[in-house]
Amino acid sequence: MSTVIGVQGEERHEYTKAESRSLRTRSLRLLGSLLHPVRRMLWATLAIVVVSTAAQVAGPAIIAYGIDQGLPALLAQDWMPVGLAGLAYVLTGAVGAFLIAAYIRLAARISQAVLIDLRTRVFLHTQKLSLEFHESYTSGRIISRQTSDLDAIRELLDEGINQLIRGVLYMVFTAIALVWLDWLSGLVLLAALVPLAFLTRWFQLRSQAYFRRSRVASAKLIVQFVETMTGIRAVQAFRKERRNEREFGELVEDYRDVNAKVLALFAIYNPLLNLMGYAAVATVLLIGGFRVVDGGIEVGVLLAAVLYTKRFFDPMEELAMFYNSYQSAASALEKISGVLEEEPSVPDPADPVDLWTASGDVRFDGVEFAYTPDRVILPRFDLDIPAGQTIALVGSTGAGKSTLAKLIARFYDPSSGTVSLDGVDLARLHPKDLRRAIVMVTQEAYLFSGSVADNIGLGRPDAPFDEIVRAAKAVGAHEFIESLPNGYDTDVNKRGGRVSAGQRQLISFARAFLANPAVLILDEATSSLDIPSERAVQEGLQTLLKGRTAVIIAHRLSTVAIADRVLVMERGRIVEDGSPDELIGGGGRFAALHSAWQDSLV
Ligand SMILES: Nc1ncnc2c1ncn2[C@@H]1O[C@H](COP(=O)(O)OP(=O)(O)OP(=O)(O)O)[C@@H](O)[C@H]1O
Repeated sequence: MSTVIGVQGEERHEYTKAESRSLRTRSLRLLGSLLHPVRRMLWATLAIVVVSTAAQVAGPAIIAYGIDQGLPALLAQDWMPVGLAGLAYVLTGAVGAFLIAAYIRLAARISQAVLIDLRTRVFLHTQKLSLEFHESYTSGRIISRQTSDLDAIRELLDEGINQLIRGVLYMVFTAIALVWLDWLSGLVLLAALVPLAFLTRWFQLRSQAYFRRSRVASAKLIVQFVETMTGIRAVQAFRKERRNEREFGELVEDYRDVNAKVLALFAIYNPLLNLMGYAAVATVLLIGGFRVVDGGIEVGVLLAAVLYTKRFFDPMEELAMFYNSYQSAASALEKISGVLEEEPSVPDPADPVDLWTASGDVRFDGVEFAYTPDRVILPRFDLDIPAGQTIALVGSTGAGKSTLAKLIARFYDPSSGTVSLDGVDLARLHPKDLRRAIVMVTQEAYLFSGSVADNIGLGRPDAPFDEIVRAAKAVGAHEFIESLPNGYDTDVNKRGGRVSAGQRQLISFARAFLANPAVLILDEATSSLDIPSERAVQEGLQTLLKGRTAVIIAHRLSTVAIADRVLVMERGRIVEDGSPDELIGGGGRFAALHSAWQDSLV
């Protein structure tokens, strides 16, 4: 394949030429679209840099004039040339200072505008991407995109570009000024360029590999950190700290090791660079000194030539560094543009069908489903769930219950066939109507940081406070909410640190009750609640289910009792379908499960 699409191949180190080209084009397209809105400021910045650098470079030439023309005139009582030189020198300094101030402000505005634009695009886009993307692209990676990658781009914008443009212009202007002032000294400088170019190229080639390794190592550190912290409960429960410490230690060691190598390279490059600078200055001084004695050039010109030669080497070190910040930013841009290129696998319909009030009739027609083409999870099947029916989905782990539920919520589209609500294919239903009509309550009952009322209010953002309370009362959550320190205003920490698992479920029931969907899908928590909590949750559940179609992934057989119909799934197929009583009496799998459950109660 000659192109890399989206985030695939992101972890690879090598690309074919055609792939590299396609990645570069993609990055440049993104960069172009980011810079387009700020193009006027960019041109203004460039003009400022050209003028300010020219003003800076004029300094030594003015000094040469002051010495060579001004001093003899001064001896003849003529103050004019020295005065002019002094004034011109101060003026160039003032112009330079003023322009640099303008430059810093403009450059900061450009970099801020570009970064905010990019950050927003990445956030909005990843939020829009379907569940399929998020189930395979870990949160550590997405955080890397938003943090270290954006940082690399910020560094390039804030410092790299500045170094490049100013450094290159400075060197070019200095070389021109020197050749113009005294071509022989200019020749010495040009001769010094040859070893300089070799040295810098050597440094770049050696450091490039190290910098790449350093970036990989720091990305791994972030991923490890994020995964540990998001899974901190499991980490502590399974005493994984030691192993994490060891793994983290190895990553840190790797990172330290590669950075030490980079520093070692700098320890060679910088001194050699300095040495070359000194040698060039000494040569210019030596040759120039003889020529001053011979009367070939004047002292002021020699002084200017020495200053120019010395200054010529100043930006070199930064220029060598630019290459690396450029490399980091380029690879960051490649990855970010990959994420931005990903399309939602469950696209919004081009011409959506409106469905104002759904009755809740769900149908699967010839549906087949596979996450990956090589493994069918749900073989072709039909299923009709009439409006208002409560279905309990049971079956062993991995049987495909959640997958079936995700198809109803249209987190995924079927590989073939259609899932429809009131006869409208979900893929054609207006996304707003779909989200209003079908709500899925997941096992973890996620609570966002904010108050309890905010969390319930998510079900219907325009709901007044008394409706929120009504919803909480309906599902039996009101009492415990009232007993919280600030009642409905209590801040629930992320993942509901302050409320128990059962209470969290009740809050999510209240949220769903407020949303009042025609179809409710509920992934029942597997965690065993204590009996009073379980009873409270069961009661809340019954109120919640009234008057709507419900599909419950039932882990507790007590839940099955309140269902109108039970579907038993086995390896992606519905193997039993009937009312709880029918199935218990039928002697099939469900009957076996049920009698095992009853035995466990005795
Ligand atoms: N995102 C995914 N990508 C690929 N395969 C998946 C994905 N999610 C689930 N599967 C596979 O699909 C099959 C059905 O999984 P599913 O989660 O639907 O089972 P389940 O019956 O809900 O199980 P459980 O009761 O354990 O939650 C499993 O074999 C699982 O490995």
